[in-house]
Amino acid sequence: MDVESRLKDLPAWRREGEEIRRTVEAPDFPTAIRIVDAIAVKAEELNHHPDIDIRWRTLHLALTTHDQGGLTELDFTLAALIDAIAAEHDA
Ligand SMILES: C[C@H](O)[C@H](O)[C@H]1CNC2=NC(N)=NC(=O)C2=N1
Repeated sequence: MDVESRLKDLPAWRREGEEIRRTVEAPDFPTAIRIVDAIAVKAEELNHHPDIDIRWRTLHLALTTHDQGGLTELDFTLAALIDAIAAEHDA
């Protein structure tokens, strides 16, 4: 997979080793939790789950496909869905 070219469509995300990562800064803590909740719905639908670190109103998200040992199409699919959720919440 050409990770760098896929990331051109996802400018909020950066590659770190076998992961892609982005931060999402919500307007406030309750909104940050609602964003996590919306991400959880999509993650369950896809059976693909991000690592999420919650720091007040900032979320640190990391995606990789553990069972394939690296990045796959699913990571980029979920990344785009997370971007849409963030935008819907003004984050
Ligand atoms: C058994 C189950 O399908 C796997 O553990 C799934 C669940 N969610 C997952 N999420 C992510 N991000 N990577 C995986 O490899 C993964 N594997």
